[in-house]
Amino acid sequence: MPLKFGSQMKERRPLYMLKGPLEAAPPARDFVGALKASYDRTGVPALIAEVKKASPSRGVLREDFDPVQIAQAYEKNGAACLSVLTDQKYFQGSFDYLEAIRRAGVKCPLLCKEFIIDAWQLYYARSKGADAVLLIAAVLPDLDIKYMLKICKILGMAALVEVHDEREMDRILGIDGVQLIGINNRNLETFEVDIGNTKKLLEGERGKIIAQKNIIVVGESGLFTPDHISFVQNAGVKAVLVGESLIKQEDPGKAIAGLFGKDISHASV
Ligand SMILES: O=C(O)c1ccccc1NCC(=O)[C@H](O)[C@H](O)COP(=O)(O)O
Repeated sequence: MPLKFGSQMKERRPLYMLKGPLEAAPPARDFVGALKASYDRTGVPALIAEVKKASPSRGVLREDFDPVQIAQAYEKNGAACLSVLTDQKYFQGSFDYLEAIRRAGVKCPLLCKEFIIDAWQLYYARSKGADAVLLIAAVLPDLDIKYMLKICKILGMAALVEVHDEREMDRILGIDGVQLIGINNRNLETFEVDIGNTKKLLEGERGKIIAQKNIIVVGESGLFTPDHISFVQNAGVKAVLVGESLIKQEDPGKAIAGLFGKDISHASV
């Protein structure tokens, strides 16, 4: 999948033009803190529920797609944070969705789910209300990740750094300042999904380093049942990122209790 971002967006709004929108944007909220609080309260992985209309592997997931309504339903039913697809080309997402969800008063911190390859996108995401961004190790060299982590820190945003294999995990474990690592169970080239990938990448020395560094691991993709949630929790994740299995249900909010095998909106350990 060749990754591009709409550089015409950057041409239309050069960085100096984002100064006003950045100053006017609502303050960034604590994405990592929300995940930790949810995990401590419920004893199950904190949920990052994904607001996505379509995907390259599955096509359109939901025809009657109302991003604000879906976000509110996720929040009401126990999501700790939300992931909002802003990529238009592959996911039929939009930055307007991110902005609208934030404006509607949804309190869950918001991850801007975009293929970020240019630092300009970090500023734009923040100006639209993002509390966190996705940095994909497969498409970003270490130097870019380090540079972007610094900018995220200045903007008050968290960064979810995504890996898919051991080599990427080892690279990211060698970078200071990483607080959140997402293990994607989906191979971004073949679209094959294997939740065993989460376990594989957390075994042995890597799991120990992650614990020492106090990094929160997010299990991503292909999670459909309470057994899947238990499996990745036993592997060591403290949060999960879930899209398809919720968004395709008639009532995506209520589907959360089905996914966890219990109501997590009021659960406490
Ligand atoms: O979802 C896809 O088909 C996809 C294809 C290629 C690159 C990325 C893709 N998805 C991004 C994601 O990471 C998922 O949306 C997210 O982890 C949730 O996955 P799922 O619960 O399986 O919808």
